[in-house]
Amino acid sequence: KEIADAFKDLGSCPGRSLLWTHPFHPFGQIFATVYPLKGWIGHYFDAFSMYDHYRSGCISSVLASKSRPVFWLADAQAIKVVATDKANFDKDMDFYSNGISFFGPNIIASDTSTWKRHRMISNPAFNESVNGVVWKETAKEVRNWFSELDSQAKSDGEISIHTFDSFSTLALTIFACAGFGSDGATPITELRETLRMAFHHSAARASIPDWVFDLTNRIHIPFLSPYLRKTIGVYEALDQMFEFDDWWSFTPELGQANMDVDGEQDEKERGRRSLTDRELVSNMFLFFIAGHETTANTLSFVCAFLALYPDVQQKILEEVKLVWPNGVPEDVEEAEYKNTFSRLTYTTAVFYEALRLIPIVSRLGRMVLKDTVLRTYRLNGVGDPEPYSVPMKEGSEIIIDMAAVHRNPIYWGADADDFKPERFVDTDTYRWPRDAFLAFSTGFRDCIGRRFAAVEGANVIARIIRRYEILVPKHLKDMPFEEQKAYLLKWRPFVSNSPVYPEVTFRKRS
Ligand code: HEM
Repeated sequence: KEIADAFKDLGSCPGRSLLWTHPFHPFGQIFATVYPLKGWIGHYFDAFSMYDHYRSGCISSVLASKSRPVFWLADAQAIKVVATDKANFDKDMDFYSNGISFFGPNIIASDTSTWKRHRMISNPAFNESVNGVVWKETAKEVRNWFSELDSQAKSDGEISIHTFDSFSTLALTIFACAGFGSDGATPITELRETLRMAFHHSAARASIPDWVFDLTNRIHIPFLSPYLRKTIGVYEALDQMFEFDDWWSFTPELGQANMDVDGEQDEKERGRRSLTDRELVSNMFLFFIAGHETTANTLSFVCAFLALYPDVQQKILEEVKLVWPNGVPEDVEEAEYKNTFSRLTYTTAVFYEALRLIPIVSRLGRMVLKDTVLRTYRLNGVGDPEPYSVPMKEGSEIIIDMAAVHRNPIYWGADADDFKPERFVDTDTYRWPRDAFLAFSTGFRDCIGRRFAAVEGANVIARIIRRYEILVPKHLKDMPFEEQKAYLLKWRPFVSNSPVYPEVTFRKRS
């Protein structure tokens, strides 16, 4: 009966499918490649096709386990309303349980009232002077990476690159230096591996109740006990690693902003809001994950696209040569950021275009707090959007379907599936549709590190292209283009989407 009622609450919104697993539940994410099936609402790789099928910017389902109406949105204007109207919509916090908030509430895993305090504390650190530091540290770390690559180059000058491994180490080191004042000599590899394991164990941590962990600790259950002990061990190891004083000097602003506000006591003494010790540790965990994994995955996809599209590499090279006519400068000062980043328009567009086609976070959830009505559109016979209203009951869920908005031809044109970085370059007669680019989310809970990521990303791409050509890996060379593309762009859905085969070849330019 409850499920039937939930179907009634979908009103006239088309779709009306039954969902057996919540798309953000760890089980939903583990089985995401196989369920929902292709052609069903919620299939991870469908992008815009189900909205096209139902000719609507909003489609609907009912979540069986909670008898909950679920509305999926590929309508950028409706999403803007959902992401900015605090009175009617808030984050679906179930999604952020345990795994990501294991150490306590943090800036991402907190409801709006707690979040405000976290955001207020961290916001000032994401300023233009820190972007200068990001620029400088990126240049330094890329230079060190290139020296390593030179020693690996074969006689033909070609080097096989595991893009995710390379970029995750790079992005983590840059983040540790620019965000937390690491001198770069700290054992980043150990931290990276522990973070990666914590990430992989986060599904187990989030979906298995604490009493099962306790039980398997006391009674040995083959396979399960060792696995769950490892899960706990990984998180404990991280906790120890975040004994900050031993690791970081905390001069830069993000570390400073968070450290300064440590402790409940301080709140009264200083007369301003503060973080508790657990919140502080939890933010460290979150910043480290959010600050490197996303960028590393994006750069991996960028390399895959560039290997497939040498003409795009050529255009980047032309832009980079204008910016650095005498070659990439070896020693970079923070000031270079201001003179250079804004001139890497096309290079930055490549970073965004990769994120448009393969958003690293492709869906986000919002709960409806009060009965409300959302305006969206239907496509009529000739394909023009016609406004209509979808009533939504309190307790319904909205899925902000970034992957679908990014392929919606209303915003991106009939060639929305094609890789064309130019669409992110404004001209006298064209302004790219800001509201329809949601890779960094939107509204008041958008990504705080958006510019940090773009500054780092464009800098890395520009430097790579100035020095190397990016080629498809040797074993793909003789394949037809479509097969190379399917291989290199194959991705795996999880909390952040990652490439299945993160590999390309670099060849040093003569
Ligand atoms: C290409 C790189 C990146 C992508 C695609 C990305 C994407 C996102 C998305 C989609 C959200 C919203 C998540 C949600 O509501 O659950 C988000 C939030 C966040 N991101 Fe990023 N991000 C990137 C880089 C970064 C970097 C470099 C940092 C830190 C330096 C960062 C820190 C954060 C934080 C702290 C939040 C939570 C903000 C809040 O709720 O107030 N991100 N990011």
